[in-house]
Amino acid sequence: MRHHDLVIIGTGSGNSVITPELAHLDIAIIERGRFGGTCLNVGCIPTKMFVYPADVIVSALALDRLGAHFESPSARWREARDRVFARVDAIADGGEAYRRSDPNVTVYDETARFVGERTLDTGTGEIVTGDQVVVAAGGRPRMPDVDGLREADPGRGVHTSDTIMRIDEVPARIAIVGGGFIASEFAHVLGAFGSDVTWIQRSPTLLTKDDEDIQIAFTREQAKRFDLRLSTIVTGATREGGVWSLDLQGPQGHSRVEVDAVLVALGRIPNTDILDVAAGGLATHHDGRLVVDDYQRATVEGVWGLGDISSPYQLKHVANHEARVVAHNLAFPDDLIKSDHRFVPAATFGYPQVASFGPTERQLKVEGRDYVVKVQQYGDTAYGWAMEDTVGFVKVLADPHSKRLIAAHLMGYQASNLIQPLIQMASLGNTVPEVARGQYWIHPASMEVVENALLGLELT
Ligand SMILES: Cc1cc2nc3c(=O)[nH]c(=O)nc-3n(C[C@H](O)[C@H](O)[C@H](O)COP(=O)(O)OP(=O)(O)OC[C@H]3O[C@@H](n4cnc5c(N)ncnc54)[C@H](O)[C@@H]3O)c2cc1C
Ligand SMILES: NC(=O)c1ccc[n+]([C@@H]2O[C@H](COP(=O)([O-])OP(=O)(O)OC[C@H]3O[C@@H](n4cnc5c(N)ncnc54)[C@H](O)[C@@H]3O)[C@@H](O)[C@H]2O)c1
Repeated sequence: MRHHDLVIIGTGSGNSVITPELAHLDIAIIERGRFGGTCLNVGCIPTKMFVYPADVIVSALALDRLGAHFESPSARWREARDRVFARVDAIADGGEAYRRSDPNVTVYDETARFVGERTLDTGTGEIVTGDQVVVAAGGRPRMPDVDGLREADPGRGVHTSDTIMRIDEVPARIAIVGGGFIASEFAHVLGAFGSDVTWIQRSPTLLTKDDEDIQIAFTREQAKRFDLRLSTIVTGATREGGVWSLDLQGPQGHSRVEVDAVLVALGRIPNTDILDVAAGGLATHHDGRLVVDDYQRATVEGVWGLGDISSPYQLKHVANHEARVVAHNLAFPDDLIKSDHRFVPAATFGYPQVASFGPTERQLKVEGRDYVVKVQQYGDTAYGWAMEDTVGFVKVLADPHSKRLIAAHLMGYQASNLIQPLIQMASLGNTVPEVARGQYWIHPASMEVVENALLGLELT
Protein backbone atom coordinates (compact mmCIF):
# COMPACT_ATOMS: atom_id res chain seq x y z
CA MET A 1 0.00 0.00 0.00
CA ARG A 2 1.40 3.39 -0.98
CA HIS A 3 0.14 6.78 0.15
CA HIS A 4 0.07 9.93 -2.03
CA ASP A 5 -1.00 13.49 -1.28
CA LEU A 6 -3.11 13.52 -4.43
CA VAL A 7 -4.40 10.72 -6.66
CA ILE A 8 -5.80 11.61 -10.09
CA ILE A 9 -7.71 9.01 -12.10
CA GLY A 10 -7.74 9.87 -15.81
CA THR A 11 -5.44 12.08 -17.88
CA GLY A 12 -8.01 13.92 -20.01
CA SER A 13 -8.86 17.10 -18.15
CA GLY A 14 -7.61 15.36 -15.00
CA ASN A 15 -4.07 15.92 -16.23
CA SER A 16 -4.52 19.69 -16.12
CA VAL A 17 -5.41 19.65 -12.42
CA ILE A 18 -1.66 19.70 -11.69
CA THR A 19 -1.17 23.47 -11.58
CA PRO A 20 1.99 25.14 -10.26
CA GLU A 21 0.31 25.51 -6.82
CA LEU A 22 -0.02 21.71 -6.57
CA ALA A 23 3.15 20.63 -8.36
CA HIS A 24 5.12 20.14 -5.11
CA LEU A 25 2.73 17.42 -3.89
CA ASP A 26 3.38 13.67 -4.11
CA ILE A 27 0.95 12.89 -6.96
CA ALA A 28 -0.28 9.61 -8.43
CA ILE A 29 -1.77 9.57 -11.92
CA ILE A 30 -3.70 6.48 -12.97
CA GLU A 31 -4.37 6.13 -16.69
CA ARG A 32 -5.34 2.91 -18.40
CA GLY A 33 -5.36 4.30 -21.94
CA ARG A 34 -3.43 6.92 -23.85
CA PHE A 35 -2.39 10.09 -22.10
CA GLY A 36 -4.62 13.04 -22.91
CA GLY A 37 -7.92 11.14 -22.75
CA THR A 38 -10.83 11.25 -25.15
CA CYS A 39 -10.61 14.78 -26.57
CA LEU A 40 -7.02 14.52 -27.71
CA ASN A 41 -6.89 10.88 -28.80
CA VAL A 42 -10.35 9.90 -30.06
CA GLY A 43 -12.56 12.95 -29.64
CA CYS A 44 -12.72 16.67 -30.32
CA ILE A 45 -9.29 17.22 -31.81
CA PRO A 46 -8.93 14.40 -34.35
CA THR A 47 -12.60 14.71 -35.39
CA LYS A 48 -12.20 18.39 -36.15
CA MET A 49 -8.97 17.67 -38.02
CA PHE A 50 -11.08 15.44 -40.30
CA VAL A 51 -14.02 17.86 -40.34
CA TYR A 52 -11.92 20.67 -41.75
CA PRO A 53 -10.95 18.90 -44.99
CA ALA A 54 -14.50 17.52 -45.19
CA ASP A 55 -15.82 21.12 -45.03
CA VAL A 56 -13.43 22.17 -47.77
CA ILE A 57 -14.45 19.29 -50.02
CA VAL A 58 -18.19 19.68 -49.54
CA SER A 59 -18.13 23.45 -49.92
CA ALA A 60 -16.00 23.13 -53.06
CA LEU A 61 -18.61 20.80 -54.52
CA ALA A 62 -21.22 23.52 -54.06
CA LEU A 63 -19.26 26.42 -55.50
CA ASP A 64 -20.79 26.27 -58.96
CA ARG A 65 -23.55 28.61 -57.83
CA LEU A 66 -20.91 31.28 -57.16
CA GLY A 67 -19.30 30.98 -60.56
CA ALA A 68 -16.30 29.06 -59.18
CA HIS A 69 -15.64 25.64 -60.69
CA PHE A 70 -13.44 22.83 -59.45
CA GLU A 71 -12.76 19.59 -61.26
CA SER A 72 -14.30 16.95 -58.95
CA PRO A 73 -12.59 17.59 -55.59
CA SER A 74 -11.58 14.35 -53.94
CA ALA A 75 -10.18 13.17 -50.65
CA ARG A 76 -7.42 10.77 -49.66
CA TRP A 77 -8.31 9.17 -46.35
CA ARG A 78 -4.92 7.65 -45.49
CA GLU A 79 -3.12 10.95 -46.01
CA ALA A 80 -5.63 12.74 -43.81
CA ARG A 81 -5.53 10.01 -41.16
CA ASP A 82 -1.74 9.98 -41.02
CA ARG A 83 -1.62 13.77 -40.78
CA VAL A 84 -4.10 13.74 -37.89
CA PHE A 85 -2.45 11.03 -35.84
CA ALA A 86 1.13 12.12 -36.48
CA ARG A 87 0.22 15.27 -34.59
CA VAL A 88 -2.12 13.80 -31.99
CA ASP A 89 0.02 10.78 -31.06
CA ALA A 90 3.10 12.96 -30.61
CA ILE A 91 1.22 15.20 -28.18
CA ALA A 92 -0.05 12.19 -26.21
CA ASP A 93 3.40 10.62 -26.05
CA GLY A 94 5.01 13.92 -25.09
CA GLY A 95 2.45 14.50 -22.33
CA GLU A 96 3.09 11.08 -20.86
CA ALA A 97 6.88 11.42 -21.03
CA TYR A 98 6.66 14.81 -19.33
CA ARG A 99 4.65 13.42 -16.41
CA ARG A 100 6.87 10.36 -16.06
CA SER A 101 9.93 12.61 -15.89
CA ASP A 102 8.49 14.54 -12.93
CA PRO A 103 9.97 13.19 -9.68
CA ASN A 104 6.80 14.21 -7.80
CA VAL A 105 4.54 12.18 -10.07
CA THR A 106 4.05 8.40 -10.15
CA VAL A 107 2.21 7.06 -13.18
CA TYR A 108 0.17 3.85 -12.85
CA ASP A 109 -0.88 2.59 -16.27
CA GLU A 110 -3.64 0.06 -15.62
CA THR A 111 -7.36 0.14 -14.82
CA ALA A 112 -8.09 1.48 -11.35
CA ARG A 113 -10.99 0.61 -9.08
CA PHE A 114 -11.99 1.76 -5.64
CA VAL A 115 -11.55 -0.73 -2.82
CA GLY A 116 -12.34 1.68 0.01
CA GLU A 117 -12.70 5.38 0.82
CA ARG A 118 -9.93 7.25 -1.05
CA THR A 119 -8.32 3.84 -1.62
CA LEU A 120 -7.71 2.37 -5.07
CA ASP A 121 -6.45 -0.83 -6.54
CA THR A 122 -4.33 0.56 -9.39
CA GLY A 123 -4.45 -2.70 -11.33
CA THR A 124 -0.64 -2.77 -11.29
CA GLY A 125 -0.42 -4.82 -8.11
CA GLU A 126 -0.21 -1.70 -5.98
CA ILE A 127 -2.96 -0.32 -3.72
CA VAL A 128 -2.80 3.46 -3.28
CA THR A 129 -4.45 5.85 -0.88
CA GLY A 130 -4.71 9.60 -1.22
CA ASP A 131 -5.47 12.54 1.03
CA GLN A 132 -7.28 13.88 -2.01
CA VAL A 133 -8.62 11.89 -4.95
CA VAL A 134 -9.72 13.44 -8.26
CA VAL A 135 -12.04 11.23 -10.29
CA ALA A 136 -11.71 12.27 -13.94
CA ALA A 137 -12.23 8.91 -15.62
CA GLY A 138 -14.67 10.06 -18.31
CA GLY A 139 -17.05 7.76 -20.16
CA ARG A 140 -17.24 5.29 -23.03
CA PRO A 141 -19.56 4.67 -25.99
CA ARG A 142 -22.95 3.10 -25.32
CA MET A 143 -23.61 0.02 -27.47
CA PRO A 144 -27.05 -1.13 -28.67
CA ASP A 145 -28.85 -4.17 -27.33
CA VAL A 146 -28.66 -5.90 -30.71
CA ASP A 147 -26.88 -9.20 -31.39
CA GLY A 148 -23.69 -8.54 -33.34
CA LEU A 149 -23.48 -4.90 -32.28
CA ARG A 150 -23.15 -5.23 -28.50
CA GLU A 151 -19.37 -4.84 -28.62
CA ALA A 152 -17.18 -2.71 -30.86
CA ASP A 153 -15.30 -5.07 -33.16
CA PRO A 154 -13.23 -3.05 -35.62
CA GLY A 155 -11.86 -6.18 -37.30
CA ARG A 156 -15.44 -7.08 -38.29
CA GLY A 157 -16.41 -3.52 -39.15
CA VAL A 158 -18.30 -2.60 -35.97
CA HIS A 159 -16.96 0.77 -34.90
CA THR A 160 -17.43 3.50 -32.36
CA SER A 161 -15.77 6.90 -32.41
CA ASP A 162 -12.87 5.21 -30.55
CA THR A 163 -11.89 3.16 -33.60
CA ILE A 164 -13.35 4.66 -36.77
CA MET A 165 -10.71 7.34 -37.22
CA ARG A 166 -7.82 4.85 -37.41
CA ILE A 167 -9.20 2.70 -40.23
CA ASP A 168 -7.07 2.18 -43.34
CA GLU A 169 -9.76 2.93 -45.90
CA VAL A 170 -13.22 4.44 -45.60
CA PRO A 171 -15.83 1.70 -46.12
CA ALA A 172 -17.66 1.88 -49.44
CA ARG A 173 -20.96 1.65 -47.51
CA ILE A 174 -21.44 2.48 -43.85
CA ALA A 175 -24.45 2.58 -41.56
CA ILE A 176 -24.33 5.23 -38.86
CA VAL A 177 -26.65 4.54 -35.94
CA GLY A 178 -27.66 7.52 -33.77
CA GLY A 179 -28.61 11.11 -34.43
CA GLY A 180 -26.51 13.29 -32.14
CA PHE A 181 -23.10 14.97 -32.18
CA ILE A 182 -20.98 12.01 -33.24
CA ALA A 183 -23.35 10.72 -35.90
CA SER A 184 -23.63 14.21 -37.41
CA GLU A 185 -19.92 14.86 -37.51
CA PHE A 186 -18.96 11.43 -38.85
CA ALA A 187 -21.70 11.36 -41.49
CA HIS A 188 -20.17 14.58 -42.80
CA VAL A 189 -16.58 13.32 -42.62
CA LEU A 190 -17.13 9.81 -43.97
CA GLY A 191 -19.48 11.09 -46.65
CA ALA A 192 -16.93 13.70 -47.77
CA PHE A 193 -14.19 11.05 -47.85
CA GLY A 194 -16.25 8.82 -50.11
CA SER A 195 -18.48 6.53 -48.04
CA ASP A 196 -22.06 5.91 -49.03
CA VAL A 197 -23.79 6.69 -45.71
CA THR A 198 -27.04 5.15 -44.50
CA TRP A 199 -28.00 7.07 -41.36
CA ILE A 200 -30.38 5.42 -38.91
CA GLN A 201 -32.06 7.53 -36.23
CA ARG A 202 -34.84 6.36 -33.94
CA SER A 203 -36.41 9.85 -33.57
CA PRO A 204 -38.22 11.76 -36.33
CA THR A 205 -35.41 14.36 -36.42
CA LEU A 206 -31.66 14.57 -35.83
CA LEU A 207 -30.07 16.59 -32.99
CA THR A 208 -33.10 16.10 -30.76
CA LYS A 209 -31.60 18.06 -27.88
CA ASP A 210 -31.40 21.20 -30.02
CA ASP A 211 -34.05 23.84 -30.63
CA GLU A 212 -36.89 22.56 -32.82
CA ASP A 213 -36.07 24.98 -35.66
CA ILE A 214 -32.52 23.61 -35.71
CA GLN A 215 -33.72 20.00 -35.58
CA ILE A 216 -35.99 20.51 -38.57
CA ALA A 217 -33.55 22.55 -40.66
CA PHE A 218 -30.53 20.36 -39.91
CA THR A 219 -32.47 17.17 -40.65
CA ARG A 220 -33.71 18.64 -43.94
CA GLU A 221 -30.14 19.43 -45.02
CA GLN A 222 -28.80 15.97 -44.11
CA ALA A 223 -31.63 14.25 -45.99
CA LYS A 224 -30.38 15.98 -49.17
CA ARG A 225 -27.01 14.29 -48.81
CA PHE A 226 -27.52 10.95 -47.05
CA ASP A 227 -29.86 7.97 -47.06
CA LEU A 228 -31.55 9.08 -43.85
CA ARG A 229 -33.83 6.60 -42.11
CA LEU A 230 -35.80 8.49 -39.47
CA SER A 231 -38.05 7.02 -36.76
CA THR A 232 -36.15 3.82 -37.40
CA ILE A 233 -34.36 1.35 -35.14
CA VAL A 234 -31.96 -1.50 -35.80
CA THR A 235 -33.50 -4.77 -34.66
CA GLY A 236 -30.93 -7.26 -35.96
CA ALA A 237 -27.49 -7.48 -37.50
CA THR A 238 -25.82 -10.39 -39.26
CA ARG A 239 -22.58 -10.59 -41.20
CA GLU A 240 -21.80 -12.81 -44.14
CA GLY A 241 -18.86 -12.57 -46.51
CA GLY A 242 -17.73 -9.32 -44.96
CA VAL A 243 -21.12 -7.66 -45.50
CA TRP A 244 -23.39 -6.56 -42.67
CA SER A 245 -27.09 -6.97 -43.15
CA LEU A 246 -29.06 -4.75 -40.76
CA ASP A 247 -32.72 -5.35 -40.02
CA LEU A 248 -34.53 -2.05 -39.61
CA GLN A 249 -37.94 -1.27 -38.19
CA GLY A 250 -39.30 2.06 -39.37
CA PRO A 251 -42.47 3.90 -40.39
CA GLN A 252 -42.92 1.60 -43.40
CA GLY A 253 -42.34 -1.54 -41.35
CA HIS A 254 -39.39 -3.89 -41.76
CA SER A 255 -36.56 -3.22 -44.18
CA ARG A 256 -32.98 -4.39 -44.64
CA VAL A 257 -29.80 -2.54 -45.54
CA GLU A 258 -26.45 -4.01 -46.54
CA VAL A 259 -23.27 -2.22 -45.54
CA ASP A 260 -19.56 -2.91 -45.12
CA ALA A 261 -19.28 -1.30 -41.69
CA VAL A 262 -21.38 0.11 -38.87
CA LEU A 263 -20.63 3.16 -36.71
CA VAL A 264 -22.48 3.18 -33.39
CA ALA A 265 -23.07 6.68 -31.97
CA LEU A 266 -25.70 6.29 -29.26
CA GLY A 267 -24.23 8.45 -26.52
CA ARG A 268 -21.67 7.74 -23.82
CA ILE A 269 -21.94 6.18 -20.39
CA PRO A 270 -19.86 7.27 -17.39
CA ASN A 271 -17.05 4.98 -16.22
CA THR A 272 -18.19 4.87 -12.58
CA ASP A 273 -19.04 1.15 -12.91
CA ILE A 274 -15.55 0.15 -14.06
CA LEU A 275 -14.14 2.25 -11.22
CA ASP A 276 -16.54 0.64 -8.72
CA VAL A 277 -17.13 4.01 -7.09
CA ALA A 278 -19.66 2.44 -4.71
CA ALA A 279 -16.76 0.58 -3.05
CA GLY A 280 -15.25 4.01 -2.45
CA GLY A 281 -18.47 5.12 -0.71
CA LEU A 282 -19.34 7.45 -3.59
CA ALA A 283 -22.90 8.17 -4.74
CA THR A 284 -24.01 8.13 -8.38
CA HIS A 285 -27.03 9.50 -10.26
CA HIS A 286 -29.54 7.13 -11.89
CA ASP A 287 -27.59 7.38 -15.17
CA GLY A 288 -24.32 6.39 -13.50
CA ARG A 289 -22.78 9.85 -13.24
CA LEU A 290 -20.76 10.57 -10.12
CA VAL A 291 -22.61 12.93 -7.77
CA VAL A 292 -20.71 16.18 -7.22
CA ASP A 293 -21.74 19.53 -5.79
CA ASP A 294 -21.15 23.00 -7.25
CA TYR A 295 -17.58 22.92 -5.90
CA GLN A 296 -16.98 19.58 -7.70
CA ARG A 297 -16.88 17.71 -4.34
CA ALA A 298 -18.06 14.10 -4.48
CA THR A 299 -19.93 12.55 -1.58
CA VAL A 300 -16.83 11.39 0.35
CA GLU A 301 -14.60 14.03 1.90
CA GLY A 302 -11.42 14.57 -0.09
CA VAL A 303 -12.87 13.12 -3.31
CA TRP A 304 -13.59 15.36 -6.30
CA GLY A 305 -15.17 14.68 -9.69
CA LEU A 306 -14.92 16.51 -12.98
CA GLY A 307 -15.72 16.14 -16.65
CA ASP A 308 -17.73 13.41 -18.35
CA ILE A 309 -17.81 11.09 -15.35
CA SER A 310 -19.94 13.57 -13.43
CA SER A 311 -21.13 16.16 -15.94
CA PRO A 312 -24.44 16.08 -17.81
CA TYR A 313 -22.79 18.14 -20.58
CA GLN A 314 -20.01 15.79 -21.74
CA LEU A 315 -18.09 18.64 -23.36
CA LYS A 316 -14.37 19.36 -23.23
CA HIS A 317 -14.70 23.05 -22.39
CA VAL A 318 -16.87 22.05 -19.42
CA ALA A 319 -14.37 19.39 -18.28
CA ASN A 320 -11.56 21.95 -18.55
CA HIS A 321 -13.53 24.54 -16.58
CA GLU A 322 -14.29 22.00 -13.86
CA ALA A 323 -10.61 20.96 -13.76
CA ARG A 324 -9.67 24.59 -13.11
CA VAL A 325 -12.24 24.73 -10.29
CA VAL A 326 -10.90 21.50 -8.73
CA ALA A 327 -7.30 22.70 -9.01
CA HIS A 328 -8.21 25.96 -7.30
CA ASN A 329 -10.20 24.25 -4.55
CA LEU A 330 -7.40 21.77 -3.85
CA ALA A 331 -4.87 24.59 -3.57
CA PHE A 332 -7.10 27.00 -1.62
CA PRO A 333 -9.36 24.93 0.66
CA ASP A 334 -10.41 28.03 2.62
CA ASP A 335 -11.52 29.87 -0.50
CA LEU A 336 -13.61 27.38 -2.47
CA ILE A 337 -15.07 28.42 -5.82
CA LYS A 338 -18.07 27.00 -7.69
CA SER A 339 -18.28 25.82 -11.27
CA ASP A 340 -20.21 28.18 -13.53
CA HIS A 341 -22.75 26.23 -15.57
CA ARG A 342 -25.08 29.15 -16.34
CA PHE A 343 -24.46 29.44 -20.09
CA VAL A 344 -22.83 26.26 -21.39
CA PRO A 345 -22.48 26.35 -25.18
CA ALA A 346 -22.08 23.40 -27.53
CA ALA A 347 -21.36 23.09 -31.24
CA THR A 348 -21.91 20.22 -33.63
CA PHE A 349 -19.30 20.34 -36.36
CA GLY A 350 -21.47 18.78 -39.02
CA TYR A 351 -22.31 20.42 -42.32
CA PRO A 352 -23.79 22.91 -41.71
CA GLN A 353 -22.46 23.62 -38.23
CA VAL A 354 -24.83 24.01 -35.30
CA ALA A 355 -24.08 25.99 -32.14
CA SER A 356 -26.21 26.88 -29.16
CA PHE A 357 -26.56 27.69 -25.51
CA GLY A 358 -29.56 27.96 -23.22
CA PRO A 359 -33.03 26.46 -23.37
CA THR A 360 -34.94 25.70 -26.55
CA GLU A 361 -38.00 27.79 -27.40
CA ARG A 362 -40.20 24.81 -26.52
CA GLN A 363 -38.60 24.55 -23.07
CA LEU A 364 -39.31 28.26 -22.47
CA LYS A 365 -42.95 27.71 -23.45
CA VAL A 366 -43.25 24.73 -21.10
CA GLU A 367 -41.73 26.78 -18.28
CA GLY A 368 -44.23 29.58 -19.03
CA ARG A 369 -41.37 32.05 -19.24
CA ASP A 370 -41.73 35.46 -20.94
CA TYR A 371 -39.47 35.79 -23.96
CA VAL A 372 -39.05 37.55 -27.28
CA VAL A 373 -37.53 35.78 -30.25
CA LYS A 374 -35.88 36.75 -33.52
CA VAL A 375 -34.76 34.45 -36.32
CA GLN A 376 -32.30 36.14 -38.67
CA GLN A 377 -31.38 34.39 -41.91
CA TYR A 378 -27.76 34.52 -43.09
CA GLY A 379 -29.22 34.99 -46.57
CA ASP A 380 -30.66 38.37 -45.59
CA THR A 381 -27.25 39.86 -44.82
CA ALA A 382 -24.49 41.04 -47.14
CA TYR A 383 -22.14 38.16 -46.33
CA GLY A 384 -24.99 35.73 -46.86
CA TRP A 385 -25.45 37.23 -50.34
CA ALA A 386 -21.74 36.71 -50.98
CA MET A 387 -22.18 33.04 -50.09
CA GLU A 388 -25.60 32.70 -51.74
CA ASP A 389 -26.54 31.13 -48.43
CA THR A 390 -29.97 29.59 -48.22
CA VAL A 391 -29.71 27.51 -45.04
CA GLY A 392 -28.07 29.47 -42.20
CA PHE A 393 -29.90 31.32 -39.45
CA VAL A 394 -29.39 32.83 -36.02
CA LYS A 395 -32.20 32.44 -33.50
CA VAL A 396 -31.98 34.52 -30.33
CA LEU A 397 -34.33 34.47 -27.36
CA ALA A 398 -34.30 37.28 -24.80
CA ASP A 399 -36.05 38.28 -21.60
CA PRO A 400 -38.23 41.32 -22.40
CA HIS A 401 -37.96 42.59 -18.82
CA SER A 402 -34.20 42.40 -18.16
CA LYS A 403 -33.38 42.76 -21.89
CA ARG A 404 -30.77 40.04 -21.45
CA LEU A 405 -30.26 37.05 -23.71
CA ILE A 406 -31.69 33.72 -22.53
CA ALA A 407 -30.57 31.48 -25.36
CA ALA A 408 -29.10 31.39 -28.86
CA HIS A 409 -29.41 28.67 -31.52
CA LEU A 410 -27.42 28.97 -34.72
CA MET A 411 -27.06 26.84 -37.82
CA GLY A 412 -24.77 27.64 -40.70
CA TYR A 413 -21.32 28.69 -41.80
CA GLN A 414 -19.00 29.18 -38.81
CA ALA A 415 -21.87 28.95 -36.31
CA SER A 416 -19.40 27.71 -33.68
CA ASN A 417 -17.58 31.04 -33.91
CA LEU A 418 -20.48 33.39 -34.64
CA ILE A 419 -22.13 32.40 -31.36
CA GLN A 420 -19.24 33.58 -29.19
CA PRO A 421 -20.33 37.25 -28.70
CA LEU A 422 -23.75 35.95 -27.67
CA ILE A 423 -22.21 33.63 -25.07
CA GLN A 424 -20.08 36.54 -23.90
CA MET A 425 -22.97 38.96 -23.48
CA ALA A 426 -25.06 36.39 -21.60
CA SER A 427 -22.16 35.41 -19.33
CA LEU A 428 -21.12 38.97 -18.59
CA GLY A 429 -24.69 40.18 -18.07
CA ASN A 430 -24.77 42.71 -20.92
CA THR A 431 -28.16 43.73 -22.25
CA VAL A 432 -29.19 43.32 -25.89
CA PRO A 433 -29.31 47.10 -26.66
CA GLU A 434 -25.90 47.56 -25.03
CA VAL A 435 -24.28 44.94 -27.25
CA ALA A 436 -26.23 45.66 -30.43
CA ARG A 437 -25.58 49.41 -30.43
CA GLY A 438 -22.77 49.88 -27.88
CA GLN A 439 -20.04 48.87 -30.33
CA TYR A 440 -19.14 48.81 -34.03
CA TRP A 441 -19.82 45.66 -36.02
CA ILE A 442 -17.50 45.28 -39.00
CA HIS A 443 -19.30 45.65 -42.32
CA PRO A 444 -19.92 43.43 -44.21
CA ALA A 445 -18.55 40.59 -42.06
CA SER A 446 -20.52 37.39 -41.55
CA MET A 447 -20.97 38.50 -37.92
CA GLU A 448 -23.55 41.05 -39.12
CA VAL A 449 -26.09 38.24 -39.01
CA VAL A 450 -25.64 38.23 -35.21
CA GLU A 451 -25.93 42.03 -35.01
CA ASN A 452 -29.13 41.95 -37.05
CA ALA A 453 -30.58 39.15 -34.93
CA LEU A 454 -30.06 41.25 -31.79
CA LEU A 455 -31.47 44.39 -33.45
CA GLY A 456 -34.50 42.39 -34.52
CA LEU A 457 -35.54 41.50 -30.98
CA GLU A 458 -38.59 43.56 -30.06
CA LEU A 459 -37.55 44.97 -26.70
CA THR A 460 -39.54 48.08 -25.88
C1 LIG B 1 -15.81 11.65 -31.11
C2 LIG B 1 -15.92 12.73 -30.05
C3 LIG B 1 -15.82 14.05 -30.42
C4 LIG B 1 -15.92 15.04 -29.46
N1 LIG B 1 -15.86 16.34 -29.86
C5 LIG B 1 -15.99 17.31 -28.95
C6 LIG B 1 -15.92 18.68 -29.33
O1 LIG B 1 -15.75 19.01 -30.50
N2 LIG B 1 -16.05 19.62 -28.38
C7 LIG B 1 -16.25 19.29 -27.08
O2 LIG B 1 -16.37 20.20 -26.25
N3 LIG B 1 -16.31 18.02 -26.68
C8 LIG B 1 -16.19 17.02 -27.59
N4 LIG B 1 -16.23 15.72 -27.18
C9 LIG B 1 -16.40 15.43 -25.76
C10 LIG B 1 -15.05 15.52 -25.02
O3 LIG B 1 -14.12 14.69 -25.68
C11 LIG B 1 -15.22 15.09 -23.58
O4 LIG B 1 -16.22 15.88 -22.97
C12 LIG B 1 -13.95 15.26 -22.79
O5 LIG B 1 -12.86 14.67 -23.44
C13 LIG B 1 -14.11 14.67 -21.38
O6 LIG B 1 -12.92 14.80 -20.68
P1 LIG B 1 -12.71 14.02 -19.31
O7 LIG B 1 -11.40 14.46 -18.78
O8 LIG B 1 -13.90 14.11 -18.46
O9 LIG B 1 -12.63 12.49 -19.72
P2 LIG B 1 -11.65 11.73 -20.73
O10 LIG B 1 -10.91 12.66 -21.61
O11 LIG B 1 -12.45 10.66 -21.34
O12 LIG B 1 -10.55 11.11 -19.77
C14 LIG B 1 -10.81 10.02 -18.95
C15 LIG B 1 -9.56 9.17 -18.88
O13 LIG B 1 -9.73 8.25 -17.82
C16 LIG B 1 -9.17 7.01 -18.19
N5 LIG B 1 -9.83 5.99 -17.40
C17 LIG B 1 -11.14 5.66 -17.40
N6 LIG B 1 -11.40 4.73 -16.49
C18 LIG B 1 -10.23 4.45 -15.88
C19 LIG B 1 -9.86 3.57 -14.84
N7 LIG B 1 -10.74 2.80 -14.21
N8 LIG B 1 -8.54 3.52 -14.47
C20 LIG B 1 -7.62 4.31 -15.09
N9 LIG B 1 -7.94 5.18 -16.07
C21 LIG B 1 -9.23 5.25 -16.45
C22 LIG B 1 -9.47 6.90 -19.68
O14 LIG B 1 -8.56 6.04 -20.33
C23 LIG B 1 -9.32 8.36 -20.13
O15 LIG B 1 -8.02 8.62 -20.64
C24 LIG B 1 -16.12 14.70 -28.10
C25 LIG B 1 -16.19 13.36 -27.73
C26 LIG B 1 -16.09 12.38 -28.69
C27 LIG B 1 -16.17 10.93 -28.27
N1 LIG C 1 -18.86 18.80 -31.11
C1 LIG C 1 -18.98 18.33 -29.88
O1 LIG C 1 -19.00 19.04 -28.89
C2 LIG C 1 -19.08 16.84 -29.68
C3 LIG C 1 -18.81 15.98 -30.73
C4 LIG C 1 -18.92 14.62 -30.51
C5 LIG C 1 -19.27 14.16 -29.26
N2 LIG C 1 -19.51 15.01 -28.26
C6 LIG C 1 -19.91 14.53 -26.93
O2 LIG C 1 -19.91 13.12 -26.92
C7 LIG C 1 -21.13 12.65 -26.42
C8 LIG C 1 -21.54 11.43 -27.17
O3 LIG C 1 -21.93 11.78 -28.51
P1 LIG C 1 -23.09 10.97 -29.22
O4 LIG C 1 -23.35 11.55 -30.54
O5 LIG C 1 -22.79 9.52 -29.10
O6 LIG C 1 -24.31 11.23 -28.22
P2 LIG C 1 -25.61 12.15 -28.35
O7 LIG C 1 -26.26 12.12 -27.02
O8 LIG C 1 -25.32 13.45 -28.98
O9 LIG C 1 -26.52 11.35 -29.38
C9 LIG C 1 -26.96 10.06 -29.12
C10 LIG C 1 -28.01 9.68 -30.15
O10 LIG C 1 -28.34 8.32 -30.02
C11 LIG C 1 -29.76 8.17 -29.91
N3 LIG C 1 -29.98 6.99 -29.07
C12 LIG C 1 -29.60 6.84 -27.79
N4 LIG C 1 -29.92 5.60 -27.37
C13 LIG C 1 -30.49 4.96 -28.42
C14 LIG C 1 -31.00 3.67 -28.63
N5 LIG C 1 -31.00 2.76 -27.68
N6 LIG C 1 -31.46 3.37 -29.86
C15 LIG C 1 -31.44 4.27 -30.85
N7 LIG C 1 -30.98 5.51 -30.71
C16 LIG C 1 -30.51 5.85 -29.51
C17 LIG C 1 -30.24 9.48 -29.34
O11 LIG C 1 -31.58 9.72 -29.66
C18 LIG C 1 -29.30 10.47 -30.02
O12 LIG C 1 -29.75 10.76 -31.31
C19 LIG C 1 -22.15 13.77 -26.55
O13 LIG C 1 -22.99 13.82 -25.46
C20 LIG C 1 -21.32 15.00 -26.68
O14 LIG C 1 -21.39 15.77 -25.52
C21 LIG C 1 -19.43 16.35 -28.45
